[in-house]
Amino acid sequence: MLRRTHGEVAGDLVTTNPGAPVMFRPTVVQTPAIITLCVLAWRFVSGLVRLLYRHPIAVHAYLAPVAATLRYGWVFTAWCFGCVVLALVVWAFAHRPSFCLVVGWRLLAYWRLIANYRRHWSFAMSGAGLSRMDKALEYRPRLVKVVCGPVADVVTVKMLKGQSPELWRDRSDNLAHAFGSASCRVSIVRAGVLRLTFPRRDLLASPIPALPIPATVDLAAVPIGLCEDGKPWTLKVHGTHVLVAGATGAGKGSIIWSTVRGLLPAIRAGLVEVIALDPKLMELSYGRDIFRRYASSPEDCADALEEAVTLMQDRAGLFAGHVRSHTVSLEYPFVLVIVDEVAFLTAYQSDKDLKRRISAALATLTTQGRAVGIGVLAALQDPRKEVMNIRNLFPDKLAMRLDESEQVDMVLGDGARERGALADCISPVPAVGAGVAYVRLEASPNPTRARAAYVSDDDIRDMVAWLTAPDDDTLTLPQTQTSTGEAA
Ligand SMILES: Nc1ncnc2c1ncn2[C@@H]1O[C@H](COP(=O)(O)OP(=O)(O)OP(=O)(O)O)[C@@H](O)[C@H]1O
Repeated sequence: MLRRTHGEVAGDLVTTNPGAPVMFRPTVVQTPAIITLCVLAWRFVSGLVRLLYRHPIAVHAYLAPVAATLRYGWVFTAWCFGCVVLALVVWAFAHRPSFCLVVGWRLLAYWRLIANYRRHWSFAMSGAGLSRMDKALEYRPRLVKVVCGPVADVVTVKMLKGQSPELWRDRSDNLAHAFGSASCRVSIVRAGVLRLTFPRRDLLASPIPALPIPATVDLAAVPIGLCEDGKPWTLKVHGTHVLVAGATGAGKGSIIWSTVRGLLPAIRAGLVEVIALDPKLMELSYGRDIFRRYASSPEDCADALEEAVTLMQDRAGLFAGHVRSHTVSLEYPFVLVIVDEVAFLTAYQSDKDLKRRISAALATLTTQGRAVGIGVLAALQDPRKEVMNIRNLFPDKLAMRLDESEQVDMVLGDGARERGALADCISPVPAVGAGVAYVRLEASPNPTRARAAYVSDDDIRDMVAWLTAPDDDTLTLPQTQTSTGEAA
C-alpha cells in the first residue's frame, strides 16, 4: 500500500519579507520497493525484447560467439571468427560493390551511429537549441536511424512536438559542424519525421570529364553529369523547356554541350535536330556542323526562331484532331532550340523591332512547342524578371552559381534556398564550382546538387568528326531509341 506523508507546514516557510517568493513543498508519496523493482524488471525485459526485434543480426552476432565458446570452447570460436573475417575480407576485395551493399554500409552506419551521432547527440541538440527543458527535465529529438551510402550519412530524426522543419533548416549549420560534416540538408519524411543528409565526401569537387556518347538516347533522360549522391544526372528535353541560370563563368556551356553530346546518336539518326542561337559568337560556333541551323547575329537569330515557330504551327495544323502529343520519328524529329545568353536577344537588344520579334517567337515556342516536339534550352546570366520576363514559361530550371542569394528562389521557386539550394555559395573557382548546379528533380521537391561533365574543345571536335564520318568499321553507329520508343 502506498504510504502518504504530509508536506511541510506552510507556516514554517512563511517569512516577513514581502518580496520573498512563496515556497511550497508537495506531499511526498513513498513507493514500496517491490513496485519499483517490478517496474525496473519490466523495463529491462521489454528493452531486451525490443533490442532483439529491432536488431536481430547485431544481437545474434554478439550471442553466437558466447554460445559457441560455452558449447565448443574458445579455440573453435576463434577459428570460426577468423574464417568469417577472412571471408569478409576476400569478398570486399573480390566484389566491392556487393560487399558494401550487403555488409559495408551497414557496418559503417552502426559505427557512425555510435561513434559520431549518438555520442554527440545530446550536446548537439542542446547547443543548436533543438532540445527543450520542461520541469527540470530535458527533452531531445529522437535519433531514429542512420543509413550510410558511398557519399553521405542519412540520419532519420523524430522532432519534438511543436517543432517545424524550418526550425531545423535554420539550425542546419549548427548540426553540420556538430557532427563534423561540411553541410546538412534537411528534408521531410512524413509528419514529425525529418531526414538529415550529412555528406562525408564531395563527389563533385573535381571536374567530370565528358561522358561517353551513349549507345541509346532517351529524350526523357539525357545523361549530362553526376548527382551528388553518385547517380547519373539526366536531363529531360522532350516535352519540356529548360532554363539554365548562372553567373558568368558558372559553366552554362557544359550543360549545353553535355546535352548535345547525349543527343548525338539521335542527331546522327535524324530523330533530333538542333537549332543553335549563339549571340555571343563564342559558345556554340565551335560545333556548328552538328546543328541543323546556327545563328549568331540578332537578325539571324530572329529568323531562326521564326522558322521554328512556323514549323511548330505547321505541325500543330497537321496534328490537330489526330494526335495530342508528339512521337519522335524521322518525319517529325524532335527539334531542340538552344539559346546561349537569351538576354542578349531580349532585354539587352537595342533594336526594338528585333527585340519584339525574338521575344514573341520565344514566348510562342515556350507556350506551344512542347506538344508538337519542339523544346527550348536557354541559358542566361541574370534571372531577374526585368531581364527574363518569360522565365515562368520554362517548366524545368537549373540554378548554377548565382551572384545573390535572392536569385536562387527566382530560378528554382519559393523556398528552394531554404531547402538547401545554395547556388550563391558555389565556388567561383572553375575547377571546383564550374558546371555545378542545383536542380529540382521530379521525384523530390528538395533540390539536388549535380555537376555537368566538362566537354572540352577537343571533345567537340571529336563529336563533329563522329557525326560527319561515313559509316565504316571503326565507327559503331549505336542503335538510337527515344523516350517515345522510336528506333532508328
Ligand atoms: N563542367 C565543368 N567542369 C569544370 N570546369 C568547367 C565546366 N564547365 C566550364 N568549366 C570551366 O569554366 C570556364 C567557364 O565556362 P563557361 O564559358 O561554360 O561558363 P559560362 O557560364 O558559359 O560563362 P559565360 O556566361 O560568361 O559565357 C570554362 O572555360 C571552363 O574552363
